[in-house]
Amino acid sequence: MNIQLPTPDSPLRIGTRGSPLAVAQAHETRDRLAAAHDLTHNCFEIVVIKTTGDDRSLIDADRPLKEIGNKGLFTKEIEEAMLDSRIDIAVHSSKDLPTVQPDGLIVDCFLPREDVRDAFICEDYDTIHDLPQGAVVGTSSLRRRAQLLHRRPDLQVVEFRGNLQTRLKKLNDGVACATFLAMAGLNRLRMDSVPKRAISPDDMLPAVAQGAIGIERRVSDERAKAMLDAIHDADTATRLDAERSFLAELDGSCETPIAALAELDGDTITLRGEVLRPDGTEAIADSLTGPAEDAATIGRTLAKSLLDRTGPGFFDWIEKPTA
Ligand SMILES: NCc1[nH]cc(CCC(=O)O)c1CC(=O)O
Repeated sequence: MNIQLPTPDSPLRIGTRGSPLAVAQAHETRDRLAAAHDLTHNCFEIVVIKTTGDDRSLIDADRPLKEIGNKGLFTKEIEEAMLDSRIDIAVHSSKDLPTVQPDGLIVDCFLPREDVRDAFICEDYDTIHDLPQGAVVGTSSLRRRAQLLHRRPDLQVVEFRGNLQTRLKKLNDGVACATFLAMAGLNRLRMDSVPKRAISPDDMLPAVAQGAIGIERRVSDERAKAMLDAIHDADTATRLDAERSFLAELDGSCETPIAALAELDGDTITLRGEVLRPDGTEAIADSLTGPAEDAATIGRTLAKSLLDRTGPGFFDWIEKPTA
């Protein structure tokens, strides 16, 4: 490999949001890069960047994210820093990444995927089926809200925003009796004391790319490319190719009620996908299996077949959630 590896004087600058989960993911990325290239930690610099999605002064904390518009809400300032060469790579939850990157930037490195499932966080009950009639649950995710209401139309869903720590505090304060978080986030933060149970994807199909860290870089940056190649997980990339093509064909972002999960069995990929009406009154789900090399086509084909089955106004808001 004919590249100049980073040194303490010329470190690889890793950009990240400042939330505890984002920082943990940046550390995981740094540790994998250091191990793969036999470098010490001082050859890396972690640069925390505040994004619109994080800055409470830029947005009303009680306004649902979907009203603010969330495409790139957590990525814009980070991508600007990379285009300005203030950072070299950026670590993202792939779930929060728009399906298309700005000119000059690319996400072509994915770390081995964590647990893809959602977690049911509740002191008193084991599953969503056990919740009492009319129970109050908190979530900020349109997908989880629609999936819950689809199975339990009696539930009262309240807006639950903020990072993982904020949401757990709201639960402790009795604002709701259950909430939902990605298993991946809880595991990465080693939050072992949280009362969590993994929800089967049959009950709650995860968000596209859930549990996968994606790393962005400048297209022209050969040093970053060579370094990232050594920690890239090809199976995760193939699965995300199917899921993200599915999402792109539906033109959704992470806050629309869309779910998908691809799984590999040797050279065969199976993609499960679901679209829901925002109020949960209707869910359309199906799966498609084929050769792994056709992952992207499988994603698009499944999306088209689900779209064909949606009626007019399928994604429209029927009822506004109460804040
Ligand atoms: N939208 C917020 C977000 N983005 C990524 C994760 C968790 C980690 C992951 O899925 O990779 C979370 C929190 C959550 O859904 O609980």
